[in-house]
Amino acid sequence: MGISLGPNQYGKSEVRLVTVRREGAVHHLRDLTVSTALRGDLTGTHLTGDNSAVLATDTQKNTVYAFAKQQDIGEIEDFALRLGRRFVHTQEKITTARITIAEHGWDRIPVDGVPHDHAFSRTGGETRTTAVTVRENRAWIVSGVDGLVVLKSTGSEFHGFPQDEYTTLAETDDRILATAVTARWRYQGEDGIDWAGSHHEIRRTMLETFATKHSLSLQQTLYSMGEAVLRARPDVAEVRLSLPNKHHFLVDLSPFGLENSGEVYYAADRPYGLIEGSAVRDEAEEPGPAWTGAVL
Ligand SMILES: O=c1[nH]c(=O)c2[nH]c(=O)[nH]c2[nH]1
Repeated sequence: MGISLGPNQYGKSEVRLVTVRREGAVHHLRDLTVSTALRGDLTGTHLTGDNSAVLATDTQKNTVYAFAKQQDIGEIEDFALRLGRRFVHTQEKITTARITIAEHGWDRIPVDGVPHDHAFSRTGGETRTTAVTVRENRAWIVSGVDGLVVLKSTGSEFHGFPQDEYTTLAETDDRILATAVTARWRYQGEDGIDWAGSHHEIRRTMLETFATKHSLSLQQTLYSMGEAVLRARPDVAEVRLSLPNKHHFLVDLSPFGLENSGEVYYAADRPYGLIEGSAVRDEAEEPGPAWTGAVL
């Protein structure tokens, strides 16, 4: 019975690449998920473990990051072409490369109607929520947003934390701060509230505060956002926020003789810090059953 190797390919999937191009105070953000798949004469590695034709998937990933630094990414089609040609034209046994790229869109956060220099919100994916609890003749309303993804490419520091024998995190006075806001706010009162207007203003207040508040920790940003909502909306008694710290790590490009001074980042998806907390009005009505059974 003859057995032979069928179709095969290999590569690095879902390389998360975020770049920040700085034009004075104005930052330009790109956010891509890049996958590579190479085909060619790869019988050696499959049949005998001879890896002489196998450009490591780790090398493929590094190529993505190095290319992002060396040249403006441009259109994703151009970036994919540059990568594909590199692999096919430098690797004798590789005949075909398929590069797939998904670009994630970001809008500048408007602050007083003006697009912010370095604070962005991700397009799409956001939902508006409400949970209404009715008991006898009363009602409690908790509304919110899920999946409001925001990022600021500067204006965030983190330092002064305890150093023990397991601490390796470097202190920083300039980092990317990114999170997906899950927010819930509890109204005081049940009727006569402009729900749409309230949602709009709370969302705008959270976004503007995220953009403009210089951050010394995500915890500080969380409280500032909640506090700003309570100041803006007398009909809200309490705001709860759950903020994952979506870490962006500077890619070490020094092995390739390239300096990375805050341009090319790896967007990690897990593990992530999860910062949760609430801001409560001193004279707030009792929550009653408003939060009972709620996730936040
Ligand atoms: O804003 C932050 N808060 C933390 O508690 C924390 N912990 C950490 O490792 N990085 C950060 N960043």
